[in-house]
Amino acid sequence: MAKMYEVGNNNGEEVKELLGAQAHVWKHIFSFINSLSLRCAVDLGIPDVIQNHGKPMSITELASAMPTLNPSKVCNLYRLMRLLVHSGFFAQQQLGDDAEEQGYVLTNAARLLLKNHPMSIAPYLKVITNPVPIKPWYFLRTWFENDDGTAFYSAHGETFWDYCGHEPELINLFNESMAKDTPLITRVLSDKCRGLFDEVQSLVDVGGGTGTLAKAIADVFPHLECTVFDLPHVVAGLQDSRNLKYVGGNMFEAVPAADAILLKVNFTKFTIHYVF
Ligand SMILES: C[S@@+](CC[C@H](N)C(=O)[O-])C[C@H]1O[C@@H](n2cnc3c(N)ncnc32)[C@H](O)[C@@H]1O
Repeated sequence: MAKMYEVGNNNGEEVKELLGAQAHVWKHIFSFINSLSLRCAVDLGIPDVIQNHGKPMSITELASAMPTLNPSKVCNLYRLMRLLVHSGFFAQQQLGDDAEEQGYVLTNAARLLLKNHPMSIAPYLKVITNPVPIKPWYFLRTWFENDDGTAFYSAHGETFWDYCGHEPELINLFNESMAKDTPLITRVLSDKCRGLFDEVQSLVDVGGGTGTLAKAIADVFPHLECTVFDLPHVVAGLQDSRNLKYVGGNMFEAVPAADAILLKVNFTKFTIHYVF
């Protein structure tokens, strides 16, 4: 019979260390629950429901303001909210005079997940937690052992961009998520980099998506001739305007000539390598 693993007894220190190590491993095993619970809350529209309520919202009020919620799941809704309070997306405040009763309010992080927030990160959350970009993480080991360019290719047999070519919903969500930081970037560019743009006559945004950033730059700097360069299926049908035009092509072959090239990507380096 196998001997049971014996935990030492040196003043309880070894036990304490083992418990800490076990908790650390568990934390990482279950960490996917944080992002997928957050996605569930956004899919259920919870941040918007609480925002529209305009004051701290009890769990009963929340449940009854969610018409699609099955009544048998109210206690599970409470568990979901408890987890998201713990991870800092909702907070609890006293409801009325009753010190016992607590209502949910949004934290600043949850405000960034509201549908109509100009910098909403909700589309980004939906792209990153979409099963299609998640699948390659299961192929990471395969990718380390083969010579595929990306784990996305190992998982789906084509590149992310080719895949998007026949999945308009995914590419639309992706483009929407990429464009959401445009107001902030434009503000930084016009406040802090104005001199840089004043000196050039033309600019090409390589991999510029549907041109949200280039459009904003073209408006702030009307003397600039701006070109949005992206894959043909991304720019197909997009309308040129006064100082902005769209060109389709492959940046690994050639990019349109311009005084300046803009290349903006908002992903971690590792995500770029594994997906793109
Ligand atoms: C991570 S996104 C960045 C989008 C945009 N620059 C932004 O930050 O909002 C990368 C972009 O590169 C484009 N792209 C990918 N491969 C390309 C290629 N070979 N030639 C041109 N564009 C490409 C994609 O269609 C996508 O719009």
